[in-house]
Amino acid sequence: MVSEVRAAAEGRAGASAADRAGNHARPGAAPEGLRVRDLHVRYPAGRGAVTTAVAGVDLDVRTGEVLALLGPSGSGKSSLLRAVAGLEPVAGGTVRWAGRDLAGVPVHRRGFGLMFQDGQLFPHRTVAGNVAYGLTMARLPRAHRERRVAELLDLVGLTGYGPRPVSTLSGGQAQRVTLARALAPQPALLLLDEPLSALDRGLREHLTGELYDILRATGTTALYVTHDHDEAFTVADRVAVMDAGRLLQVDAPDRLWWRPVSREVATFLGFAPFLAADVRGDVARTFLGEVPARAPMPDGVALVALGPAALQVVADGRWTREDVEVPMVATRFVRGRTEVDVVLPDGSRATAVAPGATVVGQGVQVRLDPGAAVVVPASPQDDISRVEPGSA
Ligand SMILES: Nc1ncnc2c1ncn2[C@@H]1O[C@H](COP(=O)(O)OP(=O)(O)OP(=O)(O)O)[C@@H](O)[C@H]1O
Repeated sequence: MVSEVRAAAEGRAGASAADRAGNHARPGAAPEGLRVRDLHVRYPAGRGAVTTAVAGVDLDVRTGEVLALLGPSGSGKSSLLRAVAGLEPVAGGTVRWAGRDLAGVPVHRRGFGLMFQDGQLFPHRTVAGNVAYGLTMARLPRAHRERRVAELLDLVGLTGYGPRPVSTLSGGQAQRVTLARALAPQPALLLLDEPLSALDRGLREHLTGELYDILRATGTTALYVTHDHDEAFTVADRVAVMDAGRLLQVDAPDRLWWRPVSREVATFLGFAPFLAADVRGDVARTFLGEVPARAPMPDGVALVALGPAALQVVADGRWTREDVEVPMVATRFVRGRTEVDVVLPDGSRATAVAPGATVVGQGVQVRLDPGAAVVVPASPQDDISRVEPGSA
């Protein structure tokens, strides 16, 4: 299916060059893209109290860019997206598209497409009827409409599904129809709120790849809300990490991963634990060895964050003086490899990859792979007493 959709998407890419050129002539589309400044969204929380869901966000999405908004539950992602859509009132700040302030512009006049987790297909319409919805509203001639619906169904891998009642579709097929319906009117900006999170993991991974292809093939500008790292990293040109109503970092996926600006961002990306480190030049020294600082870092105390597979259990007979012996407290077999939990000399618990089966309770030698760890600044609340020169 991926290859079919990719082929359809590539076919569409050829056909859409003119569309994309014409994109700039369509109302609402222009090179400036989306510009959000100092945006605040608040909700009444009873007895005169308010919840601040979005607390002063600045964000740009360039034309043709896919930007993922990634953050834990309750961090304000949906509120930000809904404010951009015009579905939520803005308590402060501005939302501009192509230089135009959207204050007071109703949802249906913004020229944006919307796609939500639960699809919300019209149950009494066929697949084609659903995809054609926006085109009918725009009063497109019937022949043009039918051609466009067929083109969109090809694009999402549902060629020939037009006459089917939507009640006969699987969850994944229904979300493909939802995507086709959102893309049909060629929205200036597509706003996707957890579009795949109701699907099981396998299907989600599969459709994430398809979404990547489809959004690129159609040159769609998109803001994509998700709490799933893999989805965000796969689908987006840039990822914005959000927490407690604020953006912590906005960067390309590889840069975000290798240069998280804070412990908070690294924690959210899944780095753990954090080792006390002493930075000299562009190297951070820890009790497990040295790690290169990829971003400029002042000399002094810092933290080294361990990424997945940053620690390896060293097989008997291969030990070196750099390795550290630690107690092992748990073991499991995950996705074809053995992982063990160990307790490091500073008391933190860490996961290491083992070369084979292991027995809980044994001591094991672990080695740090400096290429799988990152250096982040220490914050005032970190216990840095262990980072005095000589201890790291
Ligand atoms: N309609 C509402 N009324 C009151 N509070 C709300 C409303 N919608 C959201 N909130 C609150 O605003 C905050 C941000 O919620 P929001 O749904 O934007 O976060 P999110 O990051 O999208 O979360 P999730 O991933 O769980 O959907 C939360 O504290 C939430 O309880």
